[in-house]
Amino acid sequence: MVTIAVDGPSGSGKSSVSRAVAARLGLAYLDTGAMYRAATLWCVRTDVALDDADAVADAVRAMPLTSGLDPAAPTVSLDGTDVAAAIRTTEVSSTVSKVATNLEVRAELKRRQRAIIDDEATGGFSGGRGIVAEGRDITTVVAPDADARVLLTASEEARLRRRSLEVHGAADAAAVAATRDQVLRRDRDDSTVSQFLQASDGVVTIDSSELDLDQTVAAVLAVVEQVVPEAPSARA
Ligand SMILES: Nc1ncnc2c1ncn2[C@@H]1O[C@H](COP(=O)(O)OP(=O)(O)O)[C@@H](O)[C@H]1O
Ligand SMILES: Nc1ccn([C@H]2C[C@H](O)[C@@H](COP(=O)(O)OP(=O)(O)O)O2)c(=O)n1
Repeated sequence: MVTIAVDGPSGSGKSSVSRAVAARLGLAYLDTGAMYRAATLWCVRTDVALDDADAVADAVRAMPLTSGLDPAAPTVSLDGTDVAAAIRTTEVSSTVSKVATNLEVRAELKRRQRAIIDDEATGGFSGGRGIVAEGRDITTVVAPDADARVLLTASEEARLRRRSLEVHGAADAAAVAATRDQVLRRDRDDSTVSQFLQASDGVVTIDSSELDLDQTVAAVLAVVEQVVPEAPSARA
């Protein structure tokens, strides 16, 4: 069983890089950000006001969430209904920090994330091989005991350009400006409850500003090979 933890700010490449690393090593893949997004959508759909902290926490504890861990096709569903697209809307992106800064919500999702990670040690999707989990507090709070811990960073400019291309299909000044709130303001709010802007002790920082996706994946695989030589080797 190998556990790989990846944290980083918005647009640093956590999701794409972690998925690729999990696929290459035959591991499960857990997108914890998708769980916070699903929690936000669940509150909206059940008419819970996001400013009512106690009601939000109660709703999240009762949330019927399922996370599919196949890196080739990760899924997220609420009450059996696929919500992969619904959790990526601008409405969710711009309000998710309200839910993610609720400490009772964080405790509940940490408990669920820990259970998923532990399940992969004995079976689960990977059949006991292990998991790549990514988010904001995986290296520090959810899996500080992970075999490999990586903080993926990138310059503000690179992160804005990537998110702008992804969401608006362009990275001109107007498109980048429209992305600023979703990236910079959200990171500022999220960083009040998690430490993902600087690496904690024992966490390896990879700056992807000047790397493309394949190069970033290779850099993470190199860290894994170095710190966990017994990890499953990368598939060609
Ligand atoms: N190293 C990279 N170079 C270029 N583009 C990248 C790189 N890493 C990620 N991307 C692209 O940037 C966008 C955001 O990446 P994503 O993995 O969603 O970041 P995060 O999960 O950290 O928010 C995606 O469209 C992805 O393909
Ligand atoms: N472990 C985590 C993962 C995500 N979050 C919060 C912070 C983010 O604003 C939201 C959504 O995370 P997500 O990884 O989807 O965000 P990106 O748009 O990929 O940057 O959830 C968190 O607080 N802790």
